[in-house]
Amino acid sequence: MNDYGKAFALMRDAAQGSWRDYSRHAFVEGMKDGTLPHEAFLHYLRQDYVFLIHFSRAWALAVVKSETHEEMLAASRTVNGLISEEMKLHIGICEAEGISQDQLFATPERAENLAYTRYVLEAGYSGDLLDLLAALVPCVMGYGEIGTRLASQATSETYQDWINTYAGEDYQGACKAVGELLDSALTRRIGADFQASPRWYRLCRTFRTATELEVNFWQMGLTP
Ligand SMILES: Cc1ncc(C[n+]2csc(CCO)c2C)c(N)n1
Repeated sequence: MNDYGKAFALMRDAAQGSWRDYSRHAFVEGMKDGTLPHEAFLHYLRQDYVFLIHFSRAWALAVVKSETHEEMLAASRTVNGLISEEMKLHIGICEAEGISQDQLFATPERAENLAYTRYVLEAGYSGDLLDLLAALVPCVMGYGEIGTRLASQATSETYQDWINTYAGEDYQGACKAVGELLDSALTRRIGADFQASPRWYRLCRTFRTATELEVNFWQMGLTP
């Protein structure tokens, strides 16, 4: 199992079945064995491009909600990685498939997509960095776990580029950095024994809701 820090492991275990539904969704299994229809994958990528726009805004809000230079650095690095790397990956794949950048930008946003990113933004608007991170973390770490598992279990090369992106050293390093940010932000605001705080339950609930919104996002991917 990948090591993305203490708090993430606890939150994931508290999310139980929802985490499993997310990380082993039929969409993911279809990328593993190559049976995912190409049309569904392209539909997912277009929606994901819109998702990343709002997700970048949420990480930019993490800069706003930071209390230390270290926190600002970690959050701003993620904003930069998202805009300069991950969104570029989508633009590149879509262009190769004949979908222009203008078309990509104009993709009508599906309700499942909108619900997820606005939920994350709202967690940040109305709370502090911890509330925001609890909503952001399932997305970051989930793809890290899925990428690693598919890199060792895939039986088809069809979705290898996608798998390699998330299984790769760069992305795995980013997951570790976010895990450290989460642990240190919790310790700074609540104390080393953060699990004993009354806030912990609410943070775990936010994490689980975001995980369930990821499940809905995969499901949307299966229904172009
Ligand atoms: C629905 C959906 N969930 C998660 C990711 C993965 N992801 C989103 S932002 C980011 C970079 C670090 O925050 C990564 C890896 C995605 N692309 N789409």
